[in-house]
Amino acid sequence: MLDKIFRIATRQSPLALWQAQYVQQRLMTAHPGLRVELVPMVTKGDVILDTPLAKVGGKGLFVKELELAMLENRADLAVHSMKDVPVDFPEGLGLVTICEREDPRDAFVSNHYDSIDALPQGAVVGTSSLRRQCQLSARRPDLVIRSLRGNVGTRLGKLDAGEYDAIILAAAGLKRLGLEERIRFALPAEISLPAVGQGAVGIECRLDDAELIALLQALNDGDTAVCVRAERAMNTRLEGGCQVPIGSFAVLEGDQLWLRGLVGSPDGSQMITGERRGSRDQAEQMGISLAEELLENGAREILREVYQGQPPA
Ligand SMILES: NCc1[nH]cc(CCC(=O)O)c1CC(=O)O
Repeated sequence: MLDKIFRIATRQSPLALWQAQYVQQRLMTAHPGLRVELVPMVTKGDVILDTPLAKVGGKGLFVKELELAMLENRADLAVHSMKDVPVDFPEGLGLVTICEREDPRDAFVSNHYDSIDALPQGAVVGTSSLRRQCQLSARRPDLVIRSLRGNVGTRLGKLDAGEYDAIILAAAGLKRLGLEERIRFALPAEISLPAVGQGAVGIECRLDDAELIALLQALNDGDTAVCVRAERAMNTRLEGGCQVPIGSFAVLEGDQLWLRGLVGSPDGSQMITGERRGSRDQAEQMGISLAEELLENGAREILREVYQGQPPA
């Protein structure tokens, strides 16, 4: 085992590299003597930067190349932001480990204003997330939402260049990159319900690689895994793989799981919300039943409009 090298396929953005190095370090700490190296790669999502993600094929763009590398045995594992991982996996691959969650909240970042409410009338806010746009506009219909793509550093650079009065980013990404001081206000879930899996890092590998799967168990965080399972079950029941304004966020209170869900229209004029509380071994069922309640309460029509004729079953 010790002469074998485990290869982590990774994107080359600073955040992706941070996450891959984090898993590399944790694996080597948990298993002294283990050899783990990074295999940096370029994905379509890194190349196409000028078009809103929803228009070019969604989140899967960031993971396809990494998955191909594992299937072709050019790499053994991939580290993902759980937020970017589509609901299903290619034959032979699967998610085997979920690490402890970082701050799951959205962060308000601005050089001039302390909060959403402090923004002047008609202020320009940068985000390309329909979920963030929906919740911002619901609270402040006067705000002008402008597209914002690129990695975390690029986005902060555009804010600093004066293109926006404020931008919204995941708190987790900023904290991991040592940029926590840029967070002016961490938005509570009541103001901006996070995306499914936000703040959590997951590890994908070949399902027949029993040796690696066993080694990875040391990195698994059971509580985070339960929360993300509930969130993803809700998303799976709602989604068809496209990008839509969906929030899904679970926390554990002792052994009680609390899951909140949101489906909204991109302009914030409609927002369907719901919640479930239950035991942690009901995570999946809670996600599915919350999704069905949201669909019945109007989410079906909203999603139908966004998908343009491809409603969930
Ligand atoms: N969509 C890109 C993406 N994927 C994961 C994170 C942040 C880290 C995380 O949520 O784990 C980000 C940046 C952002 O949304 O600001």
